[in-house]
Amino acid sequence: MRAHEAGALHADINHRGPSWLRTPREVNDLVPSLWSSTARKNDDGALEVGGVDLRDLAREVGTPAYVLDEADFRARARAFRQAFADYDVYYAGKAFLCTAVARWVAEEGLSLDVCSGGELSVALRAGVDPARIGFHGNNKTTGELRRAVEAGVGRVIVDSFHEIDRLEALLAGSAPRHPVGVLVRVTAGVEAHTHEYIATAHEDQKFGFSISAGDAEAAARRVEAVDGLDLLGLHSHIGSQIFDTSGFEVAARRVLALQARLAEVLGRELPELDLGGGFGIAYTTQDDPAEPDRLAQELTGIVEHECRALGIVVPRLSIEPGRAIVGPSTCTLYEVGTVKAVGLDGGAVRSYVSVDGGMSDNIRTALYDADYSATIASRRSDAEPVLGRVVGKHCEAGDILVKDEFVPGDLLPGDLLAVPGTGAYCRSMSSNYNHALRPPVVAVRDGSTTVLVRRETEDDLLACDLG
Ligand SMILES: Cc1ncc(COP(=O)(O)O)c(C=O)c1O
Ligand SMILES: N[C@@H](CCCC[NH3+])C(=O)O
Repeated sequence: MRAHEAGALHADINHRGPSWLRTPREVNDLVPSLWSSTARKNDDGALEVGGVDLRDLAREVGTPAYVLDEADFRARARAFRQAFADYDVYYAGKAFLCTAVARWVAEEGLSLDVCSGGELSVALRAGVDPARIGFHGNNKTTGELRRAVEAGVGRVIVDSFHEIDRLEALLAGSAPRHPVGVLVRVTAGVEAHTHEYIATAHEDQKFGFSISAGDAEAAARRVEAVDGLDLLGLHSHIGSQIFDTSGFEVAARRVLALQARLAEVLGRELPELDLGGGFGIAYTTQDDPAEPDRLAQELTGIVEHECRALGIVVPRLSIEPGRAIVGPSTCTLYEVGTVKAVGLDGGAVRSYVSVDGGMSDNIRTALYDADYSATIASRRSDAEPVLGRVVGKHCEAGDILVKDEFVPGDLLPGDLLAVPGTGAYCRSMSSNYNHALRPPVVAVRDGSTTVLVRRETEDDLLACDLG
C-alpha cells in the first residue's frame, strides 16, 4: 500500500474529518517536536534517551516502562520558571508525581499544586516547603483539609460552600499558627477548545463557583468572614491541552471583573490571581504548542490590559502547568507480542500490533480519543511501512494506544516500540485492569538509569486481597 492510499484509507476509517498521520518515510526517524530533547536514533536505529540505549534499559528493567528524560523535565520546568519570572509557577502534580519529581520541581524553583491527600503526602515526604504547596480538589475530606492545614500549606483552593464550612469547623477546633491562605476557584463560563472531559470553565460541570450565577462572589464574601482564613484571591482553570489563548482572555476578563467588584464589596483589592494550567503539547505533528516565553507575554498582556481598563492593580499572578512540563519528557517503552494483519473494506489491510501494556498504562486514547505516535525502538527497518494500530493486551476492544501509525512491515514479536509524550496523565491515571502490574518510571540522564518508581509485583496486588 502506498502512502497516499493509506492516508485516504485512514480518512475513510475515521469518519471524524481530517486526521493526522505521519508519512511512511518517518518510520525510522524521530519527529523532534514529539520527543524529549535528548531522544535520538543511534547507528543501529535503536532509540536512545538521556544517553541510554533503550534496548539496554529494556534488558535491565523490563517492559513496559515509562522512560523519563530528567534533563528534559528540568529544562521545561526552568523554561516556565524563567519565562514567568514575575509569577509563581505551580507544577501540577496530577500530571505525574513521585518524590524525586517533587524534589526536581523544588530544585528548579517551582511551587507544587496537589489535589489529594495522596499527592500531599508525596510532596511532604519529598521535603517540599509546605508554604509552596497549593491544595486543590472539589471534594476535599475533613481529614485531607486537616492534614493540609496542620502541614501549613500556602493555599487551599476552595471549590464549594461545604468545603468552606468544613474549614471553618476545623479552624474553630484548633487555631493554626498562621491564617490559612485561600483562593476561590471560579468558573468563568468559557467553552475551551479541547475534549469536553478536560474542559473545566463552562458552567455545566463540577468544578468551581459560577461567576455569572453570583456564587463566586458569595463564596469570596463567605471566606472573608471566616476567622483564620485569609482570602488571597481567585483561581480560574479553563481546561487542559489548550493551544489558543483566546479562552484565557475571555476567562481573565470575567475573573478580573469579579476581582474589581470584590475590591468594592470587601474594601480591599485581593492580592493574587491564579490562571491555572492547561497549556497544550504536541502529540502529533498537527499540534503546535506555544513556547513558555510567548505564553507569558500573552497572558501578562491580557491581564495588564484588563486591570488597566478596570482601574485595579495587577495582582500577583500564578499558573499551574502540568502536562507542558512532564508530558514531552517521557516515552513508554513496550515489547511487541503479536502482529496481526486485518483486512478492511476495500481490500486494505491494517496491521494490529499488540504490545505488553495497554489502556492500564495509558487510558488517554480510550478516554479522550487522544492521538499518539510510535516508533520502532530496537533496530532500523528497511521494510515497506504499513498502516498499523498499536493495541494493548487487555480484554477490551477499545484497548488502543496509538490509533493510526505507519509501522515497519517486518515488525515481529520481540521488537521494541516506543510511544512519546506519555509523561502526563498516563502513569498518574494508570490502573490494575485485568490485574496488570503498573510499569516502573525510570529516569535516564547522562547515560545512566535510575528507577524512580519500581514496577508493581503480583505480591503488591495480592497484598490487598484479604481472601
Ligand atoms: C486546577 C488545575 N490546575 C492545573 C491543571 C494542570 O493542567 P495541565 O496539565 O493541562 O497543565 C489542572 C488539570 O487540568 C487543573 O485542574
Ligand atoms: N487527565 C486529563 C487532563 C485533565 C486533568 C486535570 N484537570 C488528560 O489526560 O488530558
